[in-house]
Amino acid sequence: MPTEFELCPKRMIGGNHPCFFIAEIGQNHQGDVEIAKKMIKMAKDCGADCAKFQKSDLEHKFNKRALQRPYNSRHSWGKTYGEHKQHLEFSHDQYRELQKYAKEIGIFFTASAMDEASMEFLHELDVPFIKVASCDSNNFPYLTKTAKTGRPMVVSTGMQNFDVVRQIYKIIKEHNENFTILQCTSTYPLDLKDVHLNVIKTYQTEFPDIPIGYSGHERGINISLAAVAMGAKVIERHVTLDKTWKGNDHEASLEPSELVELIRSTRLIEMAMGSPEKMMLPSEKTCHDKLGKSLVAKAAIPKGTVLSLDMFNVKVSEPKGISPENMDKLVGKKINVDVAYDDAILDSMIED
Ligand SMILES: CC(=O)N[C@H](C=O)[C@@H](O)[C@H](O)[C@H](O)COP(=O)(O)O
Ligand SMILES: C=C(OP(=O)(O)O)C(=O)O
Repeated sequence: MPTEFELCPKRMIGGNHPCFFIAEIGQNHQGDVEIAKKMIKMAKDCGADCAKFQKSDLEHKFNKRALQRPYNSRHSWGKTYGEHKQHLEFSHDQYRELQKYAKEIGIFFTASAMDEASMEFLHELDVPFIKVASCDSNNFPYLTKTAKTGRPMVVSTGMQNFDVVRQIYKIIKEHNENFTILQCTSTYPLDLKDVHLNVIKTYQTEFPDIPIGYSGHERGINISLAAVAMGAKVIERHVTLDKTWKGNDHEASLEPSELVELIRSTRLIEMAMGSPEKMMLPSEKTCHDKLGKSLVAKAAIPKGTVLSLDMFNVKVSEPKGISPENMDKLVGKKINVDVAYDDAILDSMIED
């Protein structure tokens, strides 16, 4: 059962592989292909693994009345929600153009498939993996079809409860081994009290055979770094060229300097995570030589004495003697030399 898999060609995730960064461009391109390209380049320059968009087929994602509802928001690009979303939607040709550009500059390219038609388009486009946005993770027929394509999947779980997440896992697992589930809260921007990083632990315990990740909508990078320290293997964050731009997501997005710092600090954390095994390390020898404690004689111990606990002090000694954790093992053993008060007790002084 894999806890790691190949999410993109030659890029494994999970296990001890570096955390995978999805730069969620989403709709922060303002509906402009040139801005979208600048953002792909920015994601690449900042060290992200993948530039991601959101692909919708509006007639498939929304019903008529949802498209016709007025969208009176300072973030709106049209009078109705449909007009607004249409402004932010790239055509199939534009997707091909962006995919080509991402390939030229060397960054993985994909999108969230916001409905079945978009999923089929992305499958045809041969994206490395399909992102399932939170709003589709309880759309089980869509989930089954997506899983059956055999493409790796990254599945967000905002707006869901744990019972649904268990079903998500089961449904995908039946058809596809290569998926990761992300903890996510769908609030923009996300308040710290609603982050619930501990859900990452719940997922790790409940789904030990898949990598777990985090998709964040909070401000700044600290929470995502904490997710990394908890073992998140995929981090998705919205990115922007300017947080003050019009649009629902810019405020909770990372500007380039933050994305760079997030990735840089993640690599440091990954290095520092190290091994779960506790041992004294070679690098600790200097400190141990200088300050590690030993057993010393509390009073002079004549040769032939049978040792008992009341005969020992624990001090930094010269030379270094027997380690204090071995004190109990000496009880009942004989000393084979005269030991002066305050002298270190050495292994060679103890009778076999
Ligand atoms: C749940 C979901 O799809 N969330 C997405 C991903 O995080 C968001 O980018 C939304 O598309 C965005 O916030 C919608 O904003 P508006 O409603 O102004 O187009
Ligand atoms: C909504 C999306 O993601 P999330 O649910 O992870 O925020 C998305 O990928 O479009």
